[in-house]
Amino acid sequence: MEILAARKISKQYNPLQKAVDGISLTVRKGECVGIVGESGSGKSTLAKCLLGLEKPEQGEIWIGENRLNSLNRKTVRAVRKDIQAVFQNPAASLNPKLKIMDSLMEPLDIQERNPFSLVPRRREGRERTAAELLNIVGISSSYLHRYPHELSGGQKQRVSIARAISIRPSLIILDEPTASLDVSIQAKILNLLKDLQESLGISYLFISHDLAAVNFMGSRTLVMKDGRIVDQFHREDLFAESRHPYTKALVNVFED
Ligand SMILES: Nc1ncnc2c1ncn2[C@@H]1O[C@H](COP(=O)(O)OP(=O)(O)OP(=O)(O)O)[C@@H](O)[C@H]1O
Repeated sequence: MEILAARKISKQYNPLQKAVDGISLTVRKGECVGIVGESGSGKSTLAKCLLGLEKPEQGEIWIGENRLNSLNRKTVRAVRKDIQAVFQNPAASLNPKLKIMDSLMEPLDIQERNPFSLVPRRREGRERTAAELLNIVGISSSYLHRYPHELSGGQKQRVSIARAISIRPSLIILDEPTASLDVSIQAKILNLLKDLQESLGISYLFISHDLAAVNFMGSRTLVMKDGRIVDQFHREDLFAESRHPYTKALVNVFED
């Protein structure tokens, strides 16, 4: 089953060059699709189009059975809840004035205001839910009442991940989720993401300039260059002779 499908989407900021140029992709249930490309290849613009943060001039986006262009705004908002995002800079995604518990619970709190939600309304229920979410990502519940500045970069990214999984989305778009972290922390976060994917059955679209990270995470990798997908392959075919010259160049960087 396809969780997300993009059909020939294009986004242009500059009259001379499309940032995203006719990209099509699909992410199926439980799958991790990787996107790799150098800086400026259009990865973040693609992510923003898929998340509804930018409006592509052309193309269609499907979430499950729903073609977004054909729905009204309220329905699009409801359908989009099934896709969450984790970005590069966790400090920017956590409100510095909110305690960790409140940042963490924001998506669930919004859902709770929905009269059809099953989320517990009692305060103890809320605190317990937040503590469980923190524990899932390997952080002690003693951090619940602290503020973002009291956490390390890796811990903040763990909180962002916990927030993304809190409402049990079908798909998380991860845009350079480890790029702002120390190298020693990057592998831990990738392992956490991989474990969560296996235990929760979530699909990922994992975007990075780092081919090693993308090949570790993704069972299928798309290679982006100048707004287009120039190559795609399954993990085991990374070193195949038939790879596009651009992919081979990325492999050489990664082997140096
Ligand atoms: N808001 C914007 N306004 C104008 N041009 C933009 C905007 N966002 C991106 N671009 C341009 O679109 C192209 C693709 O940028 P994008 O950020 O999507 O690439 P990227 O692969 O994510 O690179 P990076 O990893 O450096 O963010 C670049 O030429 C960039 O300058």
